[in-house]
Amino acid sequence: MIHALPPQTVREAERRAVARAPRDALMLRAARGVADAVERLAGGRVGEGPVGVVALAGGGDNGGDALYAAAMLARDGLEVRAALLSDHPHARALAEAQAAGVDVRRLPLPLDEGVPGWLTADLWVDGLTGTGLRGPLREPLAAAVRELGRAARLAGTRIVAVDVPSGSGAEDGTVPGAVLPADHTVTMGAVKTPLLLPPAAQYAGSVETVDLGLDAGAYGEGAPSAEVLRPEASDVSLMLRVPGPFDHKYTRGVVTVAAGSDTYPGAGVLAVMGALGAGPGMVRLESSGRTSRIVLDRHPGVVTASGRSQAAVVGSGLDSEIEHRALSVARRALGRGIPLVLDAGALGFVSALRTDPGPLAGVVLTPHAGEAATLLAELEDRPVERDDVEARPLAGARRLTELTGATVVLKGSVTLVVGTDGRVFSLEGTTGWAGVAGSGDVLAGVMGSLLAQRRAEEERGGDPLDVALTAACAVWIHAEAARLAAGADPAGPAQALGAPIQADELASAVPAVIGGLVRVAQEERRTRRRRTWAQTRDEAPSAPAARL
Ligand SMILES: NC(=O)C1=CN([C@@H]2O[C@H](COP(=O)(O)OP(=O)(O)OC[C@H]3O[C@@H](n4cnc5c(N)ncnc54)[C@H](O)[C@@H]3O)[C@@H](O)[C@H]2O)[C@@H](O)CC1
Ligand SMILES: Nc1ncnc2c1ncn2[C@@H]1O[C@H](COP(=O)(O)OP(=O)(O)O)[C@@H](O)[C@H]1O
Ligand SMILES: [K+]
Repeated sequence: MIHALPPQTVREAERRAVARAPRDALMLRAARGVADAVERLAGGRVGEGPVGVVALAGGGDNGGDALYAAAMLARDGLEVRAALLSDHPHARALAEAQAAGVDVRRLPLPLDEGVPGWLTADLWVDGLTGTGLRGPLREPLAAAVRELGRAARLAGTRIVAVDVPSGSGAEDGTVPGAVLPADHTVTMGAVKTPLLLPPAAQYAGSVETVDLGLDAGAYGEGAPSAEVLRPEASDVSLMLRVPGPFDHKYTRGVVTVAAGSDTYPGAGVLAVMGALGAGPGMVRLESSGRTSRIVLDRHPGVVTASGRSQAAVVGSGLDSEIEHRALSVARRALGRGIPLVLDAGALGFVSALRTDPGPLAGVVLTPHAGEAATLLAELEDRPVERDDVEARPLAGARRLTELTGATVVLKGSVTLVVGTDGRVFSLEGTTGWAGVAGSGDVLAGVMGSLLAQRRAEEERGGDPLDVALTAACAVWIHAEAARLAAGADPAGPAQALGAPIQADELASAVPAVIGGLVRVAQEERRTRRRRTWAQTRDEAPSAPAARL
């Protein structure tokens, strides 16, 4: 699990560590991390002509990191230039870059003539501003950053951001002005919240952390309440279990899907495919005749009679004919206290369900920004636009959780999950190809299926169901399935960009993702076992052991 902390918290820990370390020692470690990332990303192109790298340096320590990294890259044999965008760059780092043979030039602002040709390169290192940014980028830097962003996009230049993409850095992920979008961010000491929170996270690309040896205690008390969590493959893997000799379909979990209608049968098919792919014991479908026929044609194992289940998904593709039945499926789930995913059209049930007795504690709402705006407007009786939610998604998701008492999954290229206990999970989309009609229906199915499986596990005496974490893991699986189906690996050295996919192809890739994860789980359990073994090896023999 990645734990992201507020930038100020990391900055304070950094300041204490800098005071204890030799001069520029931390900065040199930071720079090495940046240089390594650049070399890794540039690697795929070696042999196709010189790899050109330009370091963009501002006037603070972020620029110092970039200039030291430029020096290291030059000494490693790359062709490196540095552009100074400030009158007072970090003096020692600048001297080191010059001594290493970096071609250092001033870049006078404003960029009246546009971006000069000598900046054309395979890669830029963005060291304009880091955690020292205060407020929105001021002119003339703001305009320059917009110009640079445009030029990089046109030329296909990849950008590696130092610490945070310049112009971003607000703790809540809001973006006050111009930002230089990065393909990859090398962050120092610990992941900072804006790297995981949209919209800022949408500018960060993939994120890696350079260990600066800041000990966890250095972050001070109270940090966890402000932290943002990002599950990794190993965390997701532990949600899954390979069925064993004592399993049967009911122990594996049964999920009811109430989606699709005669008008929109496809949504029901896709939600069922997502649910089946995630590996429950059974999927029940409660939908229109047309939807049921199409589903049964493709998936004869689906059961179209109502009955016991451990979770329900209600939502996508409802029409007025089926709406009443879908609402009663939702009410039944609430009455039985099983987890319930309300997706798409069923988000309109929230107001009705809120007036029912009992909290919506086991409910997961899965709006995209537009649906979240509609729901907020309805619940608060005030105008809320999609843009408002997109500008401050964390605030929007938190507000929805407060208002409803449900877990909220706010979908987008970065998806936020806010739990009823206040935990915030951030899941990064793997490929833009995932944003296709029906993709959300597949996600709802995967989520309901995973919730049913975890609920079944709880009923067997396993770990208690963690609704928010389970929902977050479903988002992870969905994103990974999209990546697999599209053949995309945009963050990889070979930069596989993938190809268009349809929602049913995404759903068809889910079983392979699950299969990969159960192997990861085996590995993860082995690692944890061995860590515990090693930790306990040096303990003094305890009384029970001595008796043995
Ligand atoms: N001190 C150290 O030894 C270390 C520092 N680190 C780096 O240092 C960075 C923080 O450095 P600083 O505190 O010097 O600050 P930054 O370098 O992040 O930013 C300060 C610079 O940005 C300018 N600036 C601030 N707000 C602005 C605005 N609104 N519009 C335009 N310009 C603005 C300032 O004038 C100054 O030139 C981190 O992000 C990290 O990259 C890390 O390398 C870890 C070690
Ligand atoms: N640019 C993107 N990058 C990655 N994932 C995306 C992107 N855009 C959308 N997604 C994902 O695709 C899904 C779209 O869901 P939704 O908007 O409900 O679509 P639909 O209603 O058509 O099924 C969500 O899971 C969302 O997170
Ligand atoms: K930066």
